[in-house]
Amino acid sequence: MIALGCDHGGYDLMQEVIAYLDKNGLEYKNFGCDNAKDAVDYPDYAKKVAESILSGECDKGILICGTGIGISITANRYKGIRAALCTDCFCAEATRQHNDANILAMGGRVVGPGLAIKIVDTFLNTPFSGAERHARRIGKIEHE
Ligand SMILES: O=C(CO)[C@H](O)[C@H](O)COP(=O)(O)O
Repeated sequence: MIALGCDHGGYDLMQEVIAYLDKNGLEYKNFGCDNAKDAVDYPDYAKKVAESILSGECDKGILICGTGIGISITANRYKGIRAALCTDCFCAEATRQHNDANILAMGGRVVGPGLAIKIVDTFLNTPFSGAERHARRIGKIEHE
């Protein structure tokens, strides 16, 4: 189950992501927001998505705000969350392989829909490498 959250700056791009998930039969839980017109606060949506992952309800998350910065900063304040702000497929692949990132963050005012969907596809379909050095480093993130 994939947790989705966005603010008004990420709403339009999130609709593209939802269309991709529907097309590919992927299950998700959408925590909002509900439209691009009403300004909302991105920390509220980062919190909902982070907590859904930490509770085990969802395995991964996708967060989108205008830049992807505020929403990823917020998500990373939750212990056990590794949110990666990605603007390209190389980073989306590397953050899964190396960091075992559990949230993909993007900027709705930064990346276009075509690239964003390739980033999502890469993120969701790339496994953690399992390499000892990467696991050791992730352990240091989580315990220090
Ligand atoms: O990118 C963001 C946070 O990092 C927000 O989407 C952005 O700050 C919203 O700005 P505004 O309220 O002016 O639309």
